[in-house]
Amino acid sequence: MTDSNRLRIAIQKSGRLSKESQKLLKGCGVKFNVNEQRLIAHADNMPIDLLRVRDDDIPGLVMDGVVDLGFIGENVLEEEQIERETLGKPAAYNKLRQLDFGGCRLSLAVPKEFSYQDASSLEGLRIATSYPNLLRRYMQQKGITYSDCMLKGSVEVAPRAGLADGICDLVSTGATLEANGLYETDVIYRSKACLIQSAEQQTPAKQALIDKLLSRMNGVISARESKYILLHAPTETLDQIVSLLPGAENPTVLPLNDDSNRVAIHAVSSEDLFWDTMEQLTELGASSILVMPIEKMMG
Ligand SMILES: Nc1ncnc2c1ncn2[C@@H]1O[C@H](COP(=O)(O)OP(=O)(O)OP(=O)(O)O)[C@@H](O)[C@H]1O
Ligand SMILES: O=P(O)(O)OC[C@H]1O[C@H](OP(=O)(O)OP(=O)(O)O)[C@H](O)[C@@H]1O
Ligand SMILES: [Mg+2]
Repeated sequence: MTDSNRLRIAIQKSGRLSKESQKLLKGCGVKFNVNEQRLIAHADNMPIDLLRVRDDDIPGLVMDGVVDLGFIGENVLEEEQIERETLGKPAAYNKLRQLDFGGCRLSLAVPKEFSYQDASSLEGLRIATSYPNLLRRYMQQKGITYSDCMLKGSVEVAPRAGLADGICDLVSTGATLEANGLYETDVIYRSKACLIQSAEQQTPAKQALIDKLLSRMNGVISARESKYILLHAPTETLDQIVSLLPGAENPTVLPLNDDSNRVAIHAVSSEDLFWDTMEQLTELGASSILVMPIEKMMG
């Protein structure tokens, strides 16, 4: 029996989103141990249960109010939403935020030897996909008719196997397309992982816990996207140096012992500092440059 006072969060059991979802929850202070054999993991220090399921099931579990929150790829979420709207099933949810992992795109791709002009080159042809709804939406917008071949996996092998003329599948580095003699022609949807909440009214206690988790998550993700930068700079190039620090507002400037021509700068930068910026900083006389990760941010 599940305890309805505990927050139920669905995460992917294993796959591309699984480790990152767990890491983010742990970063928010939720303590739990996952037993690979078990569907549920109970948090030790908060009233939270994690349900470990196939990612395809997560949008429906949230939309039916079976779980309170879910970590899911926007691609799977939107595909399920269109499917449910078509069938007249509950499809409401609240997207709490996009996350900083699971980035990929849903694209059309065809074999290397296919002479492709634009999507109309696929008129009347067969396209293999696991995302029939997102594909249909795109092709309808372009006014192109086609037939689909539903495959839950190994979509990239469909053209070679003679099952389809082209495919519509997820791409990240493009290595899988390349390995199967295909090339990407149209990006039809850009996706990242996101956190969604059921549209059902929560008890005040559960809603307070969700708000707390979300605020912590914002802190963890901002920290991951930021760096703490320390350096020494000549006073005469101070302004130029500060303007090179990406997204660093109001840095702290401190005097240095026994050197009135130089100062120490402490800054939080909203982006990483790349090697070429570091080189430009040294050309302006900066020294002792340290770029450090930030673990948490708040306020
Ligand atoms: N190459 C990729 N790079 C980054 N993110 C990806 C990539 N491929 C997929 N994703 C994202 O991760 C999600 C899960 O991908 P995965 O391949 O683990 O799913 P799956 O095989 O359907 O898993 P499950 O067994 O849970 O059904 C995708 O829906 C997408 O949002
Ligand atoms: O452009 P790439 O970097 O090659 O990534 C794309 C591949 O990644 C995903 O599959 P995954 O590797 O997760 O395996 P799966 O088919 O078992 O889901 C996706 O379904 C593609 O096949
Ligand atoms: Mg899946």
